[in-house]
Amino acid sequence: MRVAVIGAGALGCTFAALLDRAGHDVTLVARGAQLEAVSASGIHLNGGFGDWQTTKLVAVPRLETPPTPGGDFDLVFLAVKAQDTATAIAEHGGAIDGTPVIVVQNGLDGVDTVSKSLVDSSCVGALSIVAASYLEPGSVRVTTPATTYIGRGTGDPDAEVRRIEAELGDALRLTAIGNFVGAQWTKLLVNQLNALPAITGLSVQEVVADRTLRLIMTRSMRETVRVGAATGIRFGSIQGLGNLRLRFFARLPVVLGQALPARFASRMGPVPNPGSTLQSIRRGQRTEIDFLNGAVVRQARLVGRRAPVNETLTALVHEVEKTGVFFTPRQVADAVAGAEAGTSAGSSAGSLR
Ligand SMILES: CC(C)(CO)C(=O)C(=O)O
Repeated sequence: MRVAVIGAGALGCTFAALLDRAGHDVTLVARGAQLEAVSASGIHLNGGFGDWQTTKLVAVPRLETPPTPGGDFDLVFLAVKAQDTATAIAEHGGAIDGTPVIVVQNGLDGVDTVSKSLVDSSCVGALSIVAASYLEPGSVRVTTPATTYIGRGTGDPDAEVRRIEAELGDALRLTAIGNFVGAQWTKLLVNQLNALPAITGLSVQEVVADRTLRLIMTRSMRETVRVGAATGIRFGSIQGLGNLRLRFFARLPVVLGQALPARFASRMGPVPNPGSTLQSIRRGQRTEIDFLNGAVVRQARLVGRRAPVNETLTALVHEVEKTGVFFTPRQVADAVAGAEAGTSAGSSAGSLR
């Protein structure tokens, strides 16, 4: 297959390298130092999916619009951060409209946004549990080689989703799932792993090992499930979690609920995973937080509720984005307690230090 991968972050590069290894013709859209390094010597992928130096993969700064719509590729992976979707579509829409697009993205909006913009493409959503870290230009380490779930809508997987699973399932560890819309919410819950590393500078495993931070994470997860339930969503099944288990979790006291973040961290294995949000902070980039914890806050408002834990974590990540200075677990705990007690979280984030 001729495949384009738009987005040369850790996950985009992982997919591109795995597709190259499986013998597909891969064109990766990259920028700056990443473009230079990949053009010179390909992508070096190591870690959980094995060691691979790409051989055929080509890196380009942008995709050219072909004379025939959708003519250059059989499939496109859009693997940009949620906040970069509109820009990526504005830049590459002409080149990819008409070609099936797999949107690999966190948050709730990716597939919808792309489907509305690319009228001639059929779009499939992808939720990846793979944890990968960008090491240096051209080099990525997979710290957790996990499943990527594909699907769309609320029904069972359709024929196209099944076909993609059959063609690329082995190479990329793809699994087709039903109730994709609900699964985006379950992934939003998994992405509660992201904020605290970005706020404290610790890995996901270190955050979960710290009792104070683990309890905060449990609260933010519980709040996410409660908000989802209030919007009427039925959580989709990924990572052995589904609607019933999550509704049960949302009713548990926080001390019992801690088992959930602990389970996520233990499945991640021993190699420290910073998560994608801390990686953005380290690279001085804007994070995806408004589409993770921020999405929970917006969804809560839509049903007339508040989500003070998610609100606080969003505000603290924005503070670290601005200052580059991490918070201590105690400072985070004070901010969350203040917000839950009704003190404004966002406005006090800066004054906590
Ligand atoms: C699953 C997880 C937490 C892997 O790191 C992720 O989706 C992310 O970092 O964005």
